Amino acid sequence: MNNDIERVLYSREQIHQVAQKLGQELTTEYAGKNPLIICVLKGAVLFTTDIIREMDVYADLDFINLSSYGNETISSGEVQLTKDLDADVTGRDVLVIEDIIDTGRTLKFLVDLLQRRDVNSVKVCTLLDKPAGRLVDIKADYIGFEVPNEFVVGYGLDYAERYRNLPYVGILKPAIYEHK
Ligand SMILES: O=P(O)(O)OC[C@H]1O[C@H](OP(=O)(O)OP(=O)(O)O)[C@H](O)[C@@H]1O
Ligand code: HPA
Ligand SMILES: [Mg+2]
Repeated sequence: MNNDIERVLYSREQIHQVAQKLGQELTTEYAGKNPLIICVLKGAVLFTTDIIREMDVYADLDFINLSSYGNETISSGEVQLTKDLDADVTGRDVLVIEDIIDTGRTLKFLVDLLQRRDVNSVKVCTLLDKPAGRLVDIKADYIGFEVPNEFVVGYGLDYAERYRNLPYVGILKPAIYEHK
């Protein structure tokens, strides 16, 4: 699996450090607010479990499954909701945890959904931001790292469901997806 990686961008240690820093900031942001933390499946699973352990606040945790890439490296353009939240979000202060914001379509879909359901507030924390990929106008409030306009995998991020279990974020060798 490691041989399929062209270059490591962020090591497990670097990710741990950034999760600690963001967790402290989120502890301040949500002190006394009992936020609902939403993990966007599947990619954000690893980052969510890191970040919530760095937040010293009472919080609820829920999961939503949104998908638009399938087995490709380019967004299908259509975001599918394959598992909805369990919680009633009305009036809640919501913190969305994402692994990456690329075109921005997934996040826009989710923020619009939460606003239609009358949340009190919504903020977004993402491990990675790829601003060069953006096709819709949306931004995260808390960002771990900015990544170049390349297809990255690891630490939750997949290509065709593989590589999520890499303990670092790296650029996938283009040969892996160009000659499939
Ligand atoms: O900004 P965008 O272009 O919408 O891309 C970002 C989204 O795409 C990926 O999800 P994917 O659809 O691959 O589902 P997965 O998390 O199950 O891999 C990623 O985990 C983000 O949720
Ligand atoms: N890698 C993996 N999944 C993704 C990416 C990426 O660069 N962009 C959006 N989903
Ligand atoms: Mg994916």
